[in-house]
Amino acid sequence: MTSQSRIFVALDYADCNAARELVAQLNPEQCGLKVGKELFTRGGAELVKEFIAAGFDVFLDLKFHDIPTTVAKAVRAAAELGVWMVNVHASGGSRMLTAAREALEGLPKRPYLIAVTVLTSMEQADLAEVGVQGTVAEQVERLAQLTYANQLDGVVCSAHEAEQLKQKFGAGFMLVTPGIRPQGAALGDQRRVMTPVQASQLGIEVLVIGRPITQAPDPARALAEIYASLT
Ligand SMILES: O=C(O)c1cc(=O)[nH]c(=O)n1[C@@H]1O[C@H](COP(=O)(O)O)[C@@H](O)[C@H]1O
Repeated sequence: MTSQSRIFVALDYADCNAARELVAQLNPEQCGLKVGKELFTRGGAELVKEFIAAGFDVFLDLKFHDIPTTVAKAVRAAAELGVWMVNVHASGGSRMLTAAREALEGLPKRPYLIAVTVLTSMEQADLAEVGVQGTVAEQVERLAQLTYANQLDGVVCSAHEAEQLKQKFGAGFMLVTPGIRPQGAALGDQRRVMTPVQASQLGIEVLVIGRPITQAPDPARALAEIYASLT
């Protein structure tokens, strides 16, 4: 199939102006923006609002993981910023997931709510270390099942689990995959990686890409080249 995947650029910058500089070269019709823990801690809600005002869909990636009440209130606060998507950790369990979903009920414009399964930086040995038995694929499916049962919109996983999850949960369950690396790009701390071309062929809705774009000599061009490779 041709690509239906949208790219969200992970703006993992230590400096708000560096992030603004890249965003000024991007087209909201072409990509979304992901604001994570580092940039949010630097620039806060005002920076997020600035990107939204410039026309971008913003994925606020703060991966909430706390008691149900706290997560529900944090998700609601994210929604009131006007973000397009917000995430929580599926391992917070059913009550936390349901509280997060319910916190968005009744809003006129509700963000997508997705849950992180197993971080793309983790492999089998990392799971064993934190007491999780079984394979990465099994743990991803277990947490995706929990997310699905609690009626969230989808999950964050690696592209390696996409086929398995699409088969089990169908097209309506959104998949968001970081750990995307063009051929030859440095992996950094990522472990479960796939190229944008391969990932887009799996019907994944959102590809999250950070360093291969933000650390390129010409980030806007790097993004354009990735999109060109998908067509
Ligand atoms: O939720 C996420 O976005 C996320 C989940 C995950 O399992 N792995 C993961 O890398 N991410 C985020 O996706 C981005 C990936 O960035 P790069 O590795 O630079 O492409 C980072 O901002 C991570 O915080």
